[in-house]
Amino acid sequence: MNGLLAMIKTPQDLRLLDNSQINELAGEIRQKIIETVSETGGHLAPNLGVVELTLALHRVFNLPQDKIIWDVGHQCYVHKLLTGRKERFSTLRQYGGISGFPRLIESAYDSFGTGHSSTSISAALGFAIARDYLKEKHSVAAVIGDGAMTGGLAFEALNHAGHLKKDLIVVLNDNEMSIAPNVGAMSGYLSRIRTDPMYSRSKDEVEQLLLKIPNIGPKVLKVIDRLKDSFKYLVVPGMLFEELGFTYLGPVDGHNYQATVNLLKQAKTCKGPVLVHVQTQKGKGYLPAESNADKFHGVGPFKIETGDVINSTGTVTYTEVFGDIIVKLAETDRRIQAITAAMPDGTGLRKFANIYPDRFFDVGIAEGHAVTLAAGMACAGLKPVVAIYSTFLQRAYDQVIHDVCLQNLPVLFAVDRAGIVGDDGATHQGLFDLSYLRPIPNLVIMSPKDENEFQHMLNTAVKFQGPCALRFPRGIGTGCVLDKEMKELPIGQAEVVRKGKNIAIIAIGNMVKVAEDAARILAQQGVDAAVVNARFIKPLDEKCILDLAANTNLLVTVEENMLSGGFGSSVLELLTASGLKTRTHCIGIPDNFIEHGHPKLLRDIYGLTAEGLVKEINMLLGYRSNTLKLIAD
Ligand SMILES: Cc1ncc(C[n+]2csc(CCOP(=O)(O)OP(=O)(O)O)c2C)c(N)n1
Ligand SMILES: CC(=O)[C@@H](O)[C@H](O)COP(=O)(O)O
Ligand SMILES: [Mg+2]
Repeated sequence: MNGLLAMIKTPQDLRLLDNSQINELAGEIRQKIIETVSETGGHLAPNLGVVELTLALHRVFNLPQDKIIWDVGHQCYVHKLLTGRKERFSTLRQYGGISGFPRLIESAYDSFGTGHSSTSISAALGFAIARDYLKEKHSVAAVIGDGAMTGGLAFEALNHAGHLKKDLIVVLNDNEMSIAPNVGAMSGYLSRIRTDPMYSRSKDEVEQLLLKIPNIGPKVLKVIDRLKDSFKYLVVPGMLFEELGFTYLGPVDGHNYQATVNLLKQAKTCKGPVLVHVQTQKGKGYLPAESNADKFHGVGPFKIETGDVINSTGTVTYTEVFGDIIVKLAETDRRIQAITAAMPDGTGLRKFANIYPDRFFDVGIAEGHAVTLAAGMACAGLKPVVAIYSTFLQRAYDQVIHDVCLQNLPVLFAVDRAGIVGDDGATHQGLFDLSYLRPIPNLVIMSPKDENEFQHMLNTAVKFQGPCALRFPRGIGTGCVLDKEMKELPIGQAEVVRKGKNIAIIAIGNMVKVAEDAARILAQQGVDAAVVNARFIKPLDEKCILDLAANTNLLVTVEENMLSGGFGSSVLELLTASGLKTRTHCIGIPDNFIEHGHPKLLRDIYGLTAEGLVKEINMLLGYRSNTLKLIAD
């Protein structure tokens, strides 16, 4: 590596560079990020938008003594390049390589691990409280995007920070984009500050302006103080934050390094909480990303010269099937409404939004609100479909219990990205939903073995008169053909996919195909394995499972979920309650977080492949070698 970036060993080296060198360095950093992400995939547009901002932050704050908490953290690549990881940057999001998000375990410069949105201000306030309590002296800054600022957690933290009045800097990176164009009243407010020249006035100017109005001398001004305040609301930016106890600074052009440095330095001198409003362009410096910031928010490997994504396999993804089928179902069922929490494209709802704009709701990064909004709709007779990734649905757990299932309301949870998601790593793996949803009464939980069964499950779920969660994996399915007509599946009924007399494998979701492939390998070894597609995690097909268990010596469950509290646990609970002593072995994710890496590699590592299943079963059978003959009989 050559150029100025090669010189940067620690952020303190930035002090050696003048502004023209900083601009040159910014160009090198952009090039490095574009080249790397074109190979590895990743969050390109968010990072291209914060190059100058990150340089300014590291120029003004002295890490690791000072703390910077990156909200979501998907925009941390520049920070990582400046903090000792440029040599390893090509391992971005690869197994064993550096994470695409800040990680405590990765570097002392990563003050706090993030990945889920809107946590930065809360964490930063926690750091500020600790600093003061321990009588330490350092700055604490949260860097939060305008999208993340729509998250309720951020407002809770603003409210508390304004109350405590701790020295704290909140840098609002406003690029008018969430993943898609940002939504909500807050976004509109910020955009007005960006676009309306009236907002360029300072508070003093407004006071002077009012005092110049004839016949309104100082004494009268007091009388119309309310008018002055409401007038200020009209023309002074950031009054919303000022009223919450923050000093508002800005807005500043976040691509103007020196101006941003100056404003951050001013923020450091302020007492109490400060909000620094920085305006940037998402995707800055790479034309395809500038003009298509949502496509390049999170992108797979792509051709730099054209911006074309490389690895489209041509097989439909589960998300695409969901997007098509929900539109089809909505044609004949006008009750159907669709809700996303700032991820219209990721959840496949863009087509629905275009066809049924008045039945589509993007609530911003507000999963809890999305679920309770759905509960209200369902209570009033509609059929809301809430499309939220497995990992992000964790944010709305109480709403699922308290507002939907306790009231037994007909809400459909389309739980996308359930299972191993891969490159995004431990913060995003959808490996907990079976465990966190299964204990909830009234909730039906199902997962399809392939895309065809997926459409039948969607049809079944839409017609089901209670709460239902349909979990499905990230990426492509089996490539099977979809039936022309959608069926309605009997709730709680499993499907025997293969009969077998030696052992029995009962699988859920995308693990059914894995189990079938394993059974074929086992058959060549003389082991006749039955395979059952459980279809429903709740209610379980108890009759099918008990019959299976009563007629086999070894029952194996397999799921792409944590073992703890997952599908296998429910089978164990059933067998214990029934008094059956059938030897049972559960295969799934053990009690640890799953780091980033290609999904196929991670499934290999955790034995969630046909070969992995066969190896595990052979080991189990091998342990009983003296009874192998018995089992084979
Ligand atoms: C709780 C949660 N919901 C959804 C997401 C998915 N997500 C990641 S980044 C993002 C948009 C963030 O927008 P913003 O904060 O403005 O950052 P930008 O990408 O514009 O820099 C979303 C919705 C998430 N990480 N966490
Ligand atoms: C940073 C973040 O949380 C999202 O951008 C997430 O990475 C999207 O995941 P998919 O790529 O699976 O849609
Ligand atoms: Mg944004």
